[in-house]
Amino acid sequence: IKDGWFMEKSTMWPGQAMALQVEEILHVEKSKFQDVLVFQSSNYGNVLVLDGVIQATERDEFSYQEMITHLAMNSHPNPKKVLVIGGGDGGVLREIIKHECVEEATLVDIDEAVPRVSKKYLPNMAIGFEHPKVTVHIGDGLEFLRDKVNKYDVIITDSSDPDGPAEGLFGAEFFELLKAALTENGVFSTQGECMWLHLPLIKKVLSFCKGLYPTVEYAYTCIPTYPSGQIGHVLCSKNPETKFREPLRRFTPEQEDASLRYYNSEIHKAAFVLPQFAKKELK
Ligand SMILES: NCCCN[C@H]1CC[C@H](N)CC1
Repeated sequence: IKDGWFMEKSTMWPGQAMALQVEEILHVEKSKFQDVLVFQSSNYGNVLVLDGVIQATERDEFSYQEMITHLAMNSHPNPKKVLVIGGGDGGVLREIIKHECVEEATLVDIDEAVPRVSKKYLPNMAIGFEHPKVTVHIGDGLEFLRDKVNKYDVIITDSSDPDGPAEGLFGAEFFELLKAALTENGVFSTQGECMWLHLPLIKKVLSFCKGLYPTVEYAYTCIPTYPSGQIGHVLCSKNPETKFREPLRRFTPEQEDASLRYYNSEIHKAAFVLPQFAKKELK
C-alpha cells in the first residue's frame, strides 16, 4: 500500500493493476498458507486480499458468488447435497441456501484464517456459515475428495488463482476426483479465470473437461474489482441431457427481487454468450 492506495500487481496479469483507495488497514496476518490482508476501501467497502490478490469486496462480491452458484444450481433438477471447495469467505454458501431443495451444504477450505477473517470483516458475505444445513471442514479439497464417491449433486469450486494454495484445483487429477464425487447427474462449476487474461488456461481446462464430461460450457460475469473486470466459470455435467444455456430451474420474480442482486434467468442465458475472440479460441 503506497500513498493510501492498494495496487493489485501480479505476474498473472502482467502490465496492469487494479488500484483501490485505502481508508484504513483492518487486518494483516501471515496464515499457514498465505498472506491475509483486509482493508476498508473508499468506495468498495471492506476488501479481502490473499497473497496480494483481491478475493472479495463488500460492494461487488455478489456478482461472482451468485453467478458461480446459480448457473450450476439452476442447471440441476433437484440439488440436495452440495459441496463447496474453497469458498472460505462464505459467499457461495450464502447463495446455496437460497435453494429450498438443498438438504446439506458442505464446505472445504484449506485455510482456517479465511472464514475467521471473513466473519469478522465481511459479515454480510460470511453469513452463509451460520445456516443449520452447513458443515465446514478445514483441509485440502483435493484430499477431501479422495474418498468421496457418488455423493454430491452439485460441487462448486470457488478458488483463488492457480498461483498459490489453489494450484491443485486446476489440475487433471482434481477434475477426475470431482467426477467420482458427483452423483449420476451431478453438475459442477469452477472459478474459470478471465478471457482477457487466461484464454490458453481456459482452453486447456475446457478441453480436458470435454474428455471427462458429456456437457461442458464456459460462462462469465462482470465484476469491477477482479482483473480486467471479468471472471469466468467452467460448468460441467455428467448428464448428457443438461442444457446449461437454458435454466432448468428458476427463482420466482419475487425471489429474484428479494434476494438476488446480479443473477436472474435472463442473465443466466446471457452469461454463455461469448465475444468473437473468445468464442473462436474456446470452441
Ligand atoms: N469467493 C471468491 C473467491 C476468489 N475468487 C477468485 C479470487 C482471485 C481472482 N483473481 C479470481 C477469482
